[in-house]
Amino acid sequence: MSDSRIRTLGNREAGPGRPVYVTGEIGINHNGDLDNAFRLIDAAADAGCDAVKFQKRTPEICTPRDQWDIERDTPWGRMTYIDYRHRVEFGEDEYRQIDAHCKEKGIAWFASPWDTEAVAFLEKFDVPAHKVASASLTDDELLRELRATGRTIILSTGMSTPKQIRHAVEVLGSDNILLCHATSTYPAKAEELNLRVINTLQQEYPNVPIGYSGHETGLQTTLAAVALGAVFVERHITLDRAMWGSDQAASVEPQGLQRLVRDIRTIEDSLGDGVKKVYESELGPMKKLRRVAGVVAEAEIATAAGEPVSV
Ligand SMILES: C=C(OP(=O)(O)O)C(=O)O
Repeated sequence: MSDSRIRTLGNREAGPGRPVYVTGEIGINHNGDLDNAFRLIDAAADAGCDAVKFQKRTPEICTPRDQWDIERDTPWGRMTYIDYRHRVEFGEDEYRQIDAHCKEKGIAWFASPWDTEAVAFLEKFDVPAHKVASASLTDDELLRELRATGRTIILSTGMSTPKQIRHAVEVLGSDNILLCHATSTYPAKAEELNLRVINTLQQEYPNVPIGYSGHETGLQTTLAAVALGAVFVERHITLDRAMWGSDQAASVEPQGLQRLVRDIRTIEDSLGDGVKKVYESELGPMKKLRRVAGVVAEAEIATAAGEPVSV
């Protein structure tokens, strides 16, 4: 029987029993520079990530009107907030180049649209999924538009109550979504990660695959999320944590990303199937170290080595 928690993400599947789907969240850490975006894509591909992710906004829709004219210092000089929002946004030509670059590198890309125009923009591309940022979980209009695309929707649940999450799942429908546990602080403190919520979500949504979107510093807690059963992992990535931009400090640099993906693969290998067995490789040590055979004869164990323990 097929598992209702398996989701298609382009040419990959995500869900229990599948390799953890690892996404390097570029977000706007490219700072509006296509070359930075390419370098981040290369770092993610080299590390073995399955996908990179961007954020797509229509600045005039996503920026409250009273903020547009507020001036701020940026690496490109002093400018109004709305000009800054445009400065860090890629248009269609840049995304065509990103699309081609990702194809060349053999890595998928998708994005979180922050408004309905951004959904229409992303629909011009054959993306494997759309992501709903935690901040957008309560935006029913956006959720309805996303559901209508028919693509897999990855829904992040930071800054959200169980009731809000239940409502968002109702609006999206549970057949084609993947839920991500998240804590929306940058960086998030270990004591506020509450990783056991991954198990709470697994129980509350038995037909939905559960993943993790992390904003902590360090890698251990993301690895713990995988050990708790997260089937999808997203971490912000950066070329350099000291770069300008609000997400950079809570992001993983290329070397850390290599370690993260390597360790996720080791953890998924090590989790196994939960069925107790005696491995053939244990027979030598068993012979050498065990003085008393106990209730099952050594010969019987040797015959059944690698099989579930039924002897
Ligand atoms: C902010 C985002 O997601 P999350 O809430 O998972 O950090 C995003 O995907 O743009």
